[in-house]
Amino acid sequence: MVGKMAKVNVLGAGSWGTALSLLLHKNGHQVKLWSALENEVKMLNEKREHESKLPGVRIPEEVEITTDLEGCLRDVDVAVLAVPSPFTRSTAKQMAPFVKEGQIIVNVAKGVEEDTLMTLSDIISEEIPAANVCVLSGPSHAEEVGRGLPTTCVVSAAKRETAEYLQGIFMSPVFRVYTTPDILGVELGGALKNVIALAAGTADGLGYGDNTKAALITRGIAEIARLGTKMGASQETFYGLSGMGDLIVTCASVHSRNRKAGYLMGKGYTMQQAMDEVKMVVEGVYSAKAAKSLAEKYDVDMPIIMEVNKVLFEDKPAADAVRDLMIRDKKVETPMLPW
Ligand SMILES: NC(=O)C1=CN([C@@H]2O[C@H](COP(=O)(O)OP(=O)(O)OC[C@H]3O[C@@H](n4cnc5c(N)ncnc54)[C@H](O)[C@@H]3O)[C@@H](O)[C@H]2O)C=CC1
Ligand SMILES: O=C(CO)COP(=O)(O)O
Repeated sequence: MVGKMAKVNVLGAGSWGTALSLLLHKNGHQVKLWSALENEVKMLNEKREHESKLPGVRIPEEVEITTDLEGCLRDVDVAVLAVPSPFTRSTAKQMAPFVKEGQIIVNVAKGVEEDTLMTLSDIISEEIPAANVCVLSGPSHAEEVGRGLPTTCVVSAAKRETAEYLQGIFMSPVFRVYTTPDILGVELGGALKNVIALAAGTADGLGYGDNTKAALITRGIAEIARLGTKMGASQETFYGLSGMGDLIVTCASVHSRNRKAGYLMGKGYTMQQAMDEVKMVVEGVYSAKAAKSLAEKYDVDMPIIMEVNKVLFEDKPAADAVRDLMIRDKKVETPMLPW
């Protein structure tokens, strides 16, 4: 099942980049792990473990850990970009001079740029026109991938051959990868679920129950799919791994950074206090404003997204936001179905 050996370098040594470098190494590839942060590279080379971001997961000596970006892009088959979305553009800019024509770059981060409303693959393509930009997404917490627990993801590329090549690169008996041509749908699902997960965590923090969580997940994917289809993505994608699948895991998992930040806010932390406590990137906070702007731009009803924005940026008490969602106008659940 594991594909042919390739040179696959991972750029970004946070929890996800570290877990993917291990997965790719175990798949038999030659792997380098790059970080922009000298201290992080020094620490990883000394300890062979990212104690603060992925404790208990050993990085084998064969994985070279480096700050040499040019070296990571020279003669590489696949470059995996795993930096958090606030650093996607700056990292792509740094990469651009070293990227050869047609270079496969797989973005695995999840976000939408606040100022431009661009997806991360569009940002990378803009900064690195030579690149063949693809995405990998799905319900895949680093903590579980790092331990080799069975996980499924989806890879998307403009060409079927590229998607199938990458499927072979990432796939293993514990990491099952599907393919799809719907890059936009995969990216939107991955970015927007983080905003809904902040709401789900907040509901947990407020002491609400499983009914509330199920409501946020189900009505959340309805919002995401309404926006995504209007933007040109496929409805089917939002009910797949990168949509519903990732939304479920992010709203429910103890590993989720977004759920935890929401939980802390439900307990009374400010947004900044919650982000500081989580210590890893809370992408939903960065994507929330973009999601609101996209809803306005495409004239799509996204009530949960709107309320999350009010809680995050207008100091609205979270319990008031939940109440306001519950007392909205009466709605039909299936607006496309005739009576
Ligand atoms: N952690 C997870 O389980 C998963 C995370 N993701 C996504 O992957 C992306 C990365 O997430 P994590 O690894 O969890 O984040 P993290 O917070 O663990 O990663 C931070 C890392 O970013 C890098 N970094 C810091 N400052 C930088 C700079 N100025 N320029 C370039 N790089 C810099 C460093 O390597 C640092 O360790 C996010 O978009 C996240 O949504 C996707 C799937 C799973
Ligand atoms: O996207 C992720 C898992 O698929 C990681 O984000 P969270 O840590 O917020 O869940």
